[in-house]
Amino acid sequence: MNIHTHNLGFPRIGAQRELKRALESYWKGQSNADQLQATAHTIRTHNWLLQQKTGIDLIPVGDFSLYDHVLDMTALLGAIPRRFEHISNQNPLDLYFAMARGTAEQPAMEMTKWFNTNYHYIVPEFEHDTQFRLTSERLFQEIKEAKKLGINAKAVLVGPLSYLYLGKEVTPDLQRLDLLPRLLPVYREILQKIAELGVEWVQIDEPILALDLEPAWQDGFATAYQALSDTNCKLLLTTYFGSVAHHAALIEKLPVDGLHIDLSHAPEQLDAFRSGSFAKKTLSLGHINGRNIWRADLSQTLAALSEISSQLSGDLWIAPSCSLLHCPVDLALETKLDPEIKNWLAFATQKLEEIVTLGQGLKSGKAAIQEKLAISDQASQSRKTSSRIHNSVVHDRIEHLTAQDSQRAHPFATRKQQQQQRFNLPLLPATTIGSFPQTTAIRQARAAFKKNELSHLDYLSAMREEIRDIIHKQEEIGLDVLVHGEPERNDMVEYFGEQLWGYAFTENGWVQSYGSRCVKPPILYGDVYRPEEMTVTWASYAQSLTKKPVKGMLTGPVTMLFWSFVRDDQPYADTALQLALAIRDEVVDLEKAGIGMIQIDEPAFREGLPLRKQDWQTYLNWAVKAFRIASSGVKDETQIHTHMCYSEFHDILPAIAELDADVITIETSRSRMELLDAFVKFSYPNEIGPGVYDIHSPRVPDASEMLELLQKATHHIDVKQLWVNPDCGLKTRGWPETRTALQKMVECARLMRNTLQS
Ligand SMILES: CN1c2c(nc(N)[nH]c2=O)NC[C@@H]1CNc1ccc(C(=O)N[C@@H](CCC(=O)N[C@@H](CCC(=O)N[C@@H](CCC(=O)O)C(=O)O)C(=O)O)C(=O)O)cc1
Ligand SMILES: N[C@@H](CCS)C(=O)O
Ligand SMILES: [Zn+2]
Repeated sequence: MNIHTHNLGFPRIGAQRELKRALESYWKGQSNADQLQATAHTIRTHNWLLQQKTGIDLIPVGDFSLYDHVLDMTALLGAIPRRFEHISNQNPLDLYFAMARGTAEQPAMEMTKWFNTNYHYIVPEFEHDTQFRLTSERLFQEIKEAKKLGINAKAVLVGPLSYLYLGKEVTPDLQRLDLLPRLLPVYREILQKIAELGVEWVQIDEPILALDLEPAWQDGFATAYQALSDTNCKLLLTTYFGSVAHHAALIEKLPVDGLHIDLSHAPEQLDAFRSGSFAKKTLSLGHINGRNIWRADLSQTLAALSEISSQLSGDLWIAPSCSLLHCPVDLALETKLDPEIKNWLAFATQKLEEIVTLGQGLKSGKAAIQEKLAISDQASQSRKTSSRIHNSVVHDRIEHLTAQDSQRAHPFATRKQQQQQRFNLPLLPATTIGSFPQTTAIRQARAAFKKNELSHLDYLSAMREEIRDIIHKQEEIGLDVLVHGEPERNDMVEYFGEQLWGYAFTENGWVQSYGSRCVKPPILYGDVYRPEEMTVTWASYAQSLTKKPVKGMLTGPVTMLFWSFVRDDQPYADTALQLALAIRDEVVDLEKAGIGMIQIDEPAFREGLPLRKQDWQTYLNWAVKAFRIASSGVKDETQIHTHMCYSEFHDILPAIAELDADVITIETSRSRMELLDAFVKFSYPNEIGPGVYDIHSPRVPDASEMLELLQKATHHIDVKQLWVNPDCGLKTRGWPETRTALQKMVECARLMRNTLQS
């Protein structure tokens, strides 16, 4: 038996977010394509050489992307939507970014969540006459680049079934699976070209195998992999994010050379494969968690690997559970982290080292890695016993929670009356979701404050000035319910993480969210406790500037959990309860300070759903409970809002209703209010603000477009239940387009109001 180490993908933003800066400079016209490609080349080279130097045997090539790896597949397969074809004869980079970001004439292709991660991919668009043909040399060039550097390359591709599944039909009566016969010849061509370049292995990612799949999609696997079985490449069928054991019978029969499974998220699935066909071929085991930042317990993992290795007659590969794309690049860049906590962590660079160490241990025995095992044992022990992790006050509170703590005093109908009396809002009240443009001036002020170049007082004054200005602008625009605009927040999750006990935060722990946009998830390592108010001063200041209601703005417990790097030493449900209590205290303090409307954002509520339906209800039970605990500590007359975007929640509406928020604002404009059908079918009782314009693009929609959406909404939902708002926050937008769009939105709300009242 051979033992090899390999990696499934490395972060591509660069250790200092070099790609982000290069992209944004290119988009602004401040640099040219050669300069952008030079930065990309430098990052790729650095990543490959780092992996080689660390001792990884097989190194991924094709995992790099200028924007998104699914969009790269679209470009490679020539699946350019017809609406972009008119620019297909231009510079390929311009076409690529037009699809990703839209143009003045064409909205961008849709972007959605990559499974249950906080990464977003560009959704392929399929038409009846979509033709596939090899149209990009990018992958082959990168293979040549890597080979030139002496890299032992393994090519990476999104597999044909996952590619089709993750796309959407844009013409009626098309079943995208029917495109498979047209797609496979191009995959064959790609594999043949890869083989001609002297690459032996191709990592073919089929993450959809972790989902429940209809029989037709299951059959598609057999067809596809049969067609790809004689291309001179060895195929490593690669799965991640969950168990694929429920498809074991199907997978076992596929004519591929190896299988990768995620043993970090689903260790139990090993039993389904330990004595099957891959035990005689190649089995790649992903014990090292590619989505979290905790250091592995190497002794435990080595023991698990040794146990399975004795049963295999084929090759054993050691890998991260999934691509390291979801991890920050290098822990060594963190200079301010508390040393005790830092010692519990491993970022992508350190995870490579763990993989190599495990490989050495398995090949040469424990003694060969004794020192590293001792360090890892010590770190595991320290994390298990540290006094920083446990807080008895938090535990006591959780123990004393009662059913009443997750219940508002009266049902919605009663609350609605009291709230109507208190706020006396017009029909179709117009509001926004919370953030206003995070201008360069705001970000620079914060960066200067963090570097001690701006005093705390000056920073606070600058942010107060921003809030004053934002309130003034909203009054001018004529919105009915205002927000403070969130200028003081670096991010809706990190900002709260920085203020809660049990959280640590990094200087440079960036992870790609989409395109050039990154997030820096805070690290939730211990019991969560709120030592003091977090937003009350800002909210009160904003409210003091206007007679209109200003919504207090918080991030909900479920989103705090999923967008943080969460502790893995207790169930998520327990951590969610702790977060819920911290947020509840903030909600109560906001109410005490006279804030009458409080929004608790839960955009990650849907993304937290387990991949398989059989596990949904357990999740929904604790997630709903956490939200209700966070929101139920207030009087009837206090209006609780929530907001969700990036969400397809047709199938979880009962749970959304159970949240019992007085108002929910949702993203609906890109789906042209389709989502409202579900609210109608379910007879959703509370108030709803369906987004009337997409905030992901600088394009300002015509008033007629918004009006049409609004009319559609009034046809679906009782007008007394409806609010008017954009799809999501406006932090990524500029002021000119924000002002114009909101003016039009308010105009539409007024027009509709007048029509309805006349
Ligand atoms: C709603 N979304 C969010 C998700 N996850 C989150 N954790 N937060 C979210 O808001 N997931 C789903 C979506 C994803 N959408 C977005 C949208 C926008 C961004 C984004 O704009 N990211 C920023 C970084 C934000 C941030 O943390 N800013 C900090 C530091 C800023 C910085 O880099 N400063 C510079 C210096 C200042 C300058 O010159 O501009 C520096 O340090 O070098 C801050 O404001 O203080 C991004 O730029 O990528 C992400 C997800
Ligand atoms: N209040 C946040 C929600 C984003 S999902 C914002 O407006 O940016
Ligand atoms: Zn949102």
